[in-house]
Amino acid sequence: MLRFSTAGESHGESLVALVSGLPAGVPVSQEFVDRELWRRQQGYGRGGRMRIERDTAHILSGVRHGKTIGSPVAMTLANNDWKNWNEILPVEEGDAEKHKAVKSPRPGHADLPGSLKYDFKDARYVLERASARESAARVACGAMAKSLLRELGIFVGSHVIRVGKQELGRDATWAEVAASNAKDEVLLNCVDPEAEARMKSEVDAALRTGDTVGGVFEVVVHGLPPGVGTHVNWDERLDGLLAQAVMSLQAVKAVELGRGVTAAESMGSTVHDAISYDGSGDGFTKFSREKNNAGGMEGGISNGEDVIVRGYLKPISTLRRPLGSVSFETREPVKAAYERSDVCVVPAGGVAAEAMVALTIARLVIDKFGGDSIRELKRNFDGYREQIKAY
Ligand SMILES: Cc1cc2nc3c(=O)[nH]c(=O)nc-3n(C[C@H](O)[C@H](O)[C@H](O)COP(=O)(O)O)c2cc1C
Ligand SMILES: C=C(O[C@@H]1CC(C(=O)O)=C[C@@H](OP(=O)(O)O)[C@H]1O)C(=O)O
Repeated sequence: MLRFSTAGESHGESLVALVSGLPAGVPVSQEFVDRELWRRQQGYGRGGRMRIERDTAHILSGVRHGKTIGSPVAMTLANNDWKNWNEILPVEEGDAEKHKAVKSPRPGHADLPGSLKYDFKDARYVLERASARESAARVACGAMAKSLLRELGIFVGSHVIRVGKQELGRDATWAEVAASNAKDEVLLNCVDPEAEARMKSEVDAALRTGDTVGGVFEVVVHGLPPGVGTHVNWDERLDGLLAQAVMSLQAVKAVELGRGVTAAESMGSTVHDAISYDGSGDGFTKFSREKNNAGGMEGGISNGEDVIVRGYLKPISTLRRPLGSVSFETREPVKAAYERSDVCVVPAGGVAAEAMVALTIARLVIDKFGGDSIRELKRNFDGYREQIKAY
């Protein structure tokens, strides 16, 4: 079974990423892992921290001569900003300023509920782990999952379809998404330059006014055969697992699969993807669909169309013009804490969600096809593909 976990605080020494359950023989390239990490750092509207960090994964185990060996892959990702922090003394014994204590909780962040829950008088102890810095470690894990999926011809990408009130307003093809993800300069990772310019103006407005802005990213899985995930148990459904995986990302507040949201206001005849059987095409089976409103899954099972997962990000909660809060010390009204912050993270959120989707799909693929080596897994995978092609 594919499992992964992360450890580390935002301004601690390092993030730690651990992936176990990968078969042996999966080619792993340092360049690819670091490229994924770089992609997560991009996007117009990111804050000063991204000028300090240059994320790279130090692979400690599980890979030899560029291939997995079946044992857990452990990685560390250093935080460059760590050296600027003094984490040694508890704040009560040190200087609150020097320790960057946070005593006026930010509405929308984990500060207040986390401080109440863990009995801290300084929200710093909470926000260090709540921070989306952690998503860098998920991306390192996701790069391992993507390396496996690539061997089977399955690819995962993302693009931005909304920033604030500005939207792409049309479907993108897989080729457009892949081309956008291959770019060496990222503005907002939108496939259409005109829509991207409109989105940029939303970020500019937030920058000007000391505000923040959210949006929607879309993750696309291309090349997944029908039959991954199952209807037979609630916790093995592909749709449920994808929703949990993407919802678990910091600031994601809604997840949509295919046309899930607008389907609720439409008639069935316009929503469902009519089936035909033409025997042609280069699909997985001889069945085909004209459209993909289902987002590549029905009954919690992949159906061979591209899997489409959208994540809705709320605006960042740390505001340069902060909202009202209450001081932990005096209980008087104060402005919420502000030091620095991202203003828009929709492209980065999309890259982190790619990792979560890739890990989810890789787990189900390994469950279905098994195998301790990539050769064994591929053989099982190819045999199944032949079977469904001949159906
Ligand atoms: C890539 C990324 C970067 C983020 N950067 C910030 C940030 O700079 N400031 C901030 O307040 N929140 C930021 N967030 C969001 C917070 O981490 C998140 O709102 C917080 O942990 C509370 O969790 P919740 O929004 O899921 O409830 C970021 C989220 C993502 C995905
Ligand atoms: C460090 C990252 O994002 C951070 C996520 C984050 C938060 O509250 O989520 C707050 C900010 O941290 P800092 O206060 O150090 O600038 C972001 O920069 C990253 O994405 O790698």
